[in-house]
Formats: sequence, C-alpha cells, structure tokens
Amino acid sequence: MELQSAIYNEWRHVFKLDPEREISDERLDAICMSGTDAIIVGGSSGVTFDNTVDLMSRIRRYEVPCALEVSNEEAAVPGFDHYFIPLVLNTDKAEWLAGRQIQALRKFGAFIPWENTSAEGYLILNEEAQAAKLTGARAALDSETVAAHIYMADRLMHLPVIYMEYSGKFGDMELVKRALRLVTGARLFYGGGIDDAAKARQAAAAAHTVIVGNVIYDDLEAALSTVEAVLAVELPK
Ligand SMILES: CC(C)=CCC/C(C)=C/CC/C(C)=C/CC/C(C)=C/CC/C(C)=C/CC/C(C)=C/CC/C(C)=C/COP(=O)(O)OP(=O)(O)O
Ligand SMILES: O=P(O)(O)OC[C@@H](O)CO
Ligand SMILES: [Mg+2]
Repeated sequence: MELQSAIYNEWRHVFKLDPEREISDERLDAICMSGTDAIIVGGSSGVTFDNTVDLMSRIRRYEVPCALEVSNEEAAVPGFDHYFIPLVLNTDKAEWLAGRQIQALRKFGAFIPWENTSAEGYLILNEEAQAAKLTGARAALDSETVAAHIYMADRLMHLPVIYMEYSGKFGDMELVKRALRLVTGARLFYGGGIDDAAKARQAAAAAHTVIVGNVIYDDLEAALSTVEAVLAVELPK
C-alpha cells in the first residue's frame, strides 16, 4: 500500500519547523515559498497541541505539503498531509522504540489515517543532540553497527523510512552513503547541521531526502540556499 505511492518518496529537500520556536510571518513566507518539497513539523521537546495547531494553520496558507512528526501523544493534531511516527532504533530504552507509541496507539489507533501514516526508524548519531539525551540513544556507533541497524530496519522490519539523525551537527557522509547502498526498500532521510549550500550538496549526494532545521532560525538566507543546492544534485540510486 505504502512504499512507492507515499508522498515523501518524491521529497529531496525538506524544511523542519519546530512548534516550540518562534518564527515571524515573513520568515515563514520565505520558507513556504522557497521551492522546498515539503515541511515537516516536529521537535524533541516542548511540542504541544496548541503550538502545533498554530504552526500548521499558518503553513496551511501555502500549497507546500506539510507533515507532522509526532513526538508525543498530546501533539497528535488532525489536518496534516502525512504523519511520521518516530521509533528510536539505537536505544536500550524500549519506551522510545515501542512503548510510548503503543500508549498513543491505544488512544488514537481507530482514528489514524493509516494510508498517510508511516513509521520512521530513527538512528540518532549525535550524542549531544537533545533527542539523544532524551531517549538514551547509543549514538557513538561504528560503521558495522550502523550497517547492522540498517539491515534490521530495512530488511527485517521493512520500515518505510530510516532517518539518520545528527541534529545540531553535520554528520559522517561516508556512513550515510554506506547506509544508502544498503537500503533496499526504505527511503533514507538525513538531517543534521546543514547550514550552507555546500553541506546541503554533500548530504544530497548521500541520502534520498535531506532535512534542514535549525539554520532556519539562525540564518534564513543560508537556509534558503540549501533548497537549490539539494535540488541540483541527482537522486542517488
Ligand atoms: C485524527 C488525528 C488525531 C490524527 C493524528 C493521528 C496520529 C497520526 C496519531 C499518532 C499516534 C502516535 C502513534 C503517536 C506516537 C507518539 C509518540 C510518543 C512517539 C514517540 C516519538 C519519539 C521516539 C520521540 C523521541 C524524540 C524524537 C526522536 C523526536 C523526533 C523529532 C526530532 C529528533 C526533532 C529534533 O528535535 P529538536 O528539538 O529540533 O532538536 P535540537 O535541539 O537538537 O535542534
Ligand atoms: O536542525 P538540524 O541540525 O538542521 O537537523 C535537522 C533535523 O534532522 C532535526 O531533526
Ligand atoms: Mg531543532
């Protein structure tokens, strides 16, 4: 049902907006009109029903597709084009793999638009990231262990999306390229530390989908420069 037809399979460049952070109408206009393929709304902390509804309704003035990455059950807001449910693969704390998600499914299971909802297998690879600290992720993984996680997520679990997450730090592109060579069905998302066009190009050569977050709030012009940079690079494999 999902894999080939899911909207995110067309996405090369995505901006991630955090409901916890302020963004002016002018900046939001620039992001939504930038030519990016989509916007993901998500954050690892401080995401509430109210700040998510508020951001969604502002983005909805534009045509750009908009997905919600649901990071807690209070922030499950109807009206998005797509929903991503993160499962952290490299943690020993089962609550972040299939604990909190199960609790949320007990509540929302019957109301979930399943055709527009996908699991995201997260590999959190920056020890300093807020998401790593929150979930107790074992972020310092060698190449063989990353490969083993990719086999598990792609070949055993058949997850539709694998997200190599370096939030706040530019990652090891050789590791990402190796993961790309290993995936057979999953879409490989990369995010973390992209703050200029050169890094965006490197990431676009290493992953199917490139996600740009924090630089939106730090340097809007640099953020906007990543769109053309990514879209100019041919899709790997
Ligand atoms: C009709 C209706 C209500 C529709 C919606 C239905 C729907 C789809 C419901 C979803 C139900 C469900 C199963 C919800 C799951 C909720 C849940 C508890 C998920 C757990 C997610 C998880 C593992 C969170 C841990 C943190 C994490 C991996 C977050 C992902 C996002 C991320 C890493 C953002 C980056 O964070 P940021 O704050 O920007 O970090 P920096 O500080 O480093 O920048
Ligand atoms: O904020 P940055 O470091 O760009 O990372 C983007 C995204 O992967 C965060 O979940
Ligand atoms: Mg962030």
